[in-house]
Amino acid sequence: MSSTQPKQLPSRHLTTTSGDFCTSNPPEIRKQLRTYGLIPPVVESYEVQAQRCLKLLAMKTTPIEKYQYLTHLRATNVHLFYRLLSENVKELTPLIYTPTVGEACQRWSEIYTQPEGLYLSWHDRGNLRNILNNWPHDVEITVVTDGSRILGLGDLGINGMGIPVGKLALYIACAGIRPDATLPLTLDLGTNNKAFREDPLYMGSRMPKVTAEQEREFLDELMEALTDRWPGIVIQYEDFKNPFPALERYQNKYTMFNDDVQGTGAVIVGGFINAVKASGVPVKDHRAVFLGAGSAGVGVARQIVEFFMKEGLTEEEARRKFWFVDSNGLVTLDRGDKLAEHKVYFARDDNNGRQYQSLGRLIDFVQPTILMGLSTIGGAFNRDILQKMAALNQRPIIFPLSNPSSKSECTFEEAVRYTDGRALFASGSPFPSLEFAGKTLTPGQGNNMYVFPGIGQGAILSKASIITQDMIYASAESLSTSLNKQEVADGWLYPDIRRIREVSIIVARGVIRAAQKNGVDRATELRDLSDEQLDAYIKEHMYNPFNKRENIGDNVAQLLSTTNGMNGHTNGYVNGFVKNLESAHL
Ligand SMILES: NC(=O)C1=CN([C@@H]2O[C@H](COP(=O)(O)OP(=O)(O)OC[C@H]3O[C@@H](n4cnc5c(N)ncnc54)[C@H](OP(=O)(O)O)[C@@H]3O)[C@@H](O)[C@H]2O)C=CC1
Ligand SMILES: CC(=O)C(=O)O
Ligand SMILES: [Mg+2]
Repeated sequence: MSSTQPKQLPSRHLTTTSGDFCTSNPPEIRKQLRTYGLIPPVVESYEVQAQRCLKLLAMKTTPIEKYQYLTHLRATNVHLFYRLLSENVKELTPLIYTPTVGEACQRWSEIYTQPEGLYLSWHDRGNLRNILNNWPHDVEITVVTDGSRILGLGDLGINGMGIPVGKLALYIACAGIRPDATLPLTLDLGTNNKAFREDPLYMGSRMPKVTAEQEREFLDELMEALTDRWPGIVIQYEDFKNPFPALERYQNKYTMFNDDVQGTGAVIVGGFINAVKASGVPVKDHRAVFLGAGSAGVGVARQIVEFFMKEGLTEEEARRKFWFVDSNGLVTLDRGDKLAEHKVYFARDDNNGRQYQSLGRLIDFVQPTILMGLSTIGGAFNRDILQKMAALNQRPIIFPLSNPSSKSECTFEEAVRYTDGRALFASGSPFPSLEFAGKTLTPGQGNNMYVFPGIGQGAILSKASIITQDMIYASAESLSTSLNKQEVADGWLYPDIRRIREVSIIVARGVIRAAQKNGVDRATELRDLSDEQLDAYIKEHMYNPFNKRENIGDNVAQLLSTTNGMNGHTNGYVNGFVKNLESAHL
């Protein structure tokens, strides 16, 4: 394969950036795009198109059918898809993200119809840089997984591609990253999922997962290749079974972060700050039991330690507020097994030789104010556990954070019922509001989707050389301040997801300011902007699927805005017809 840059393909060859077949394009535009005659003759408004889409969606009976329909829509009419998603984020996010994306990944090889991202295999090593040339766009951000821990569903190999695709759809809809600036990336490094290896439809390599050492070598090459192909690219690691070595290895060298460790930590701290206020319990008196001591659990606790320290505790005092339970029970130093390195920091040494296997007994012993679930064990917070928490606390903080919904440690309904509606609650996957004692109670969604779009956009716009811990923490603090008066009055822990674009601006601003403070920003001209000016700058640079010129067509309006200097990205073939269009139609 040659290493020279290939001729760029027209964007419609890739599903993430299609959109030429929009029925709102007037005839002149259709002629320019050479789609005249290929679309029914009527020129439609966005409203009519949206009405049809929502009707079609309602006709699909299962979540996976709805997922497939939305995938098709994104492939054939990208701007319409993103406008629809942005306007119906609460209703559509569960269909393109957790929980439905979990089923989509489990069945990816079965339901596959079209390419949606880039796959890099173990046997491609040595050649990764050349393969990246096949991606025909200028990428600003990639989400990469090796599929080894997809949500709480285990090793799904290359079927994990649904996660980068879903996360990047949220980057686009929630923080306004341009669709064609995103790269869903899945590493095919083998899988330990034996059923998949034996499934004739499975589309990845049929070998066991490579060793940790081999994966490290592969990732070293990948990181070099990505940054050589797209200097400044932001790289988000997602759903790796053991993400800590890569995070440690790359975080001071590349513009990268791990969403499960850092994004989750930040989003939970964001809601936790509000939960602690609402609990009425002083920070020094909180005690937290965590079910699950994996990347997310430890990532969350690490960031809460930082919050506790900002509230005046010493690091030692903060660290000792956590009791972790993993598949072998309470994590202690004298348990007799070799603890994974990431667990040692929180391992207890004050258990007097007792090894707690049961969560209930541990709760009796610790008397926690906080119960977090990042264990992948659906239903683990059963009636008994929830009633214990209610008996111990006026406002117990209960966050069942495992995804998808089937893995949630309890439902919202259970948490409300068994705590008499007193729980301060957030879950990883969405649950519906419910009526209780004459009031409507709305659950918080403690999902990293509240922060990763703003972290990514902040890193892109500030041209950050690395993503520092201060930038991650700033995303949490910014999120905690993003609630409006009504949300605060209603006792919400997180803002309404329908305001996610506004929230992402606040998060991105916090991230940019932290990058400036740390001196890792390369867009230093942004330092002179006031907060209002910075918000306006972020907004101006967000991809906007909302077409104000309704009779013209989403894609053309978007292309016009693209030529107006969106991150300097221009598209030659657009400019010609835009000129004609401006004189003919605008
Ligand atoms: N809400 C959100 O935004 C996010 C949610 N998550 C969710 O968190 C969950 C965990 O993710 P992650 O930490 O990366 O996964 P890991 O596989 O790294 O960790 C899972 C942890 O759960 C423990 N565990 C497994 N079975 C049991 C059991 N029976 N009792 C107690 N503990 C058990 C494991 O124990 P052991 O160490 O002994 O194997 C491990 O410590 C997933 O469901 C994921 O979807 C993740 C990121 C973000
Ligand atoms: C939300 C997420 O990142 C996870 O469940 O892994
Ligand atoms: Mg994840």
